[in-house]
Amino acid sequence: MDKVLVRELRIDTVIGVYEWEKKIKQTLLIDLDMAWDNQRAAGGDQYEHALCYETVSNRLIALITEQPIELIETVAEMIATCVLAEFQVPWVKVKVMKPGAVKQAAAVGVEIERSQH
Ligand SMILES: Nc1nc2c(c(=O)[nH]1)N=C([C@H](O)[C@@H](O)CO)CN2
Repeated sequence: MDKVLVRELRIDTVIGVYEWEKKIKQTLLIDLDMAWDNQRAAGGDQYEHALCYETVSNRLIALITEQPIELIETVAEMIATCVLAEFQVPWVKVKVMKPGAVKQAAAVGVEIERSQH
């Protein structure tokens, strides 16, 4: 399966369950694996057939910084829903990491996979 990838997309936003977290911005790092037929774009070297990782990244930054969110699970689900619905991606794997959330860990996070129904 062909994929388009985004690694460590940095999103600074209001994220967390505790009161002190609702007053600051924290960093999330997002990894995306998006199923896509890359052969079609490569065949004619045609951008119009490519899944633009820049467009997707900018949309996700806008989406996730729109309002405060408590759980990184919610972030992952919002991203998957957006990518499937707005970019016609048939399958997506989303990893959301929150570095610094647990002092003794480099990062903590969640990972989900979602498909078109
Ligand atoms: N499964 C989760 N556990 C926790 C989350 C979360 O989003 N998903 N969030 C927190 C706090 O916001 C934490 O990150 C503060 O350091 C705790 N557990």
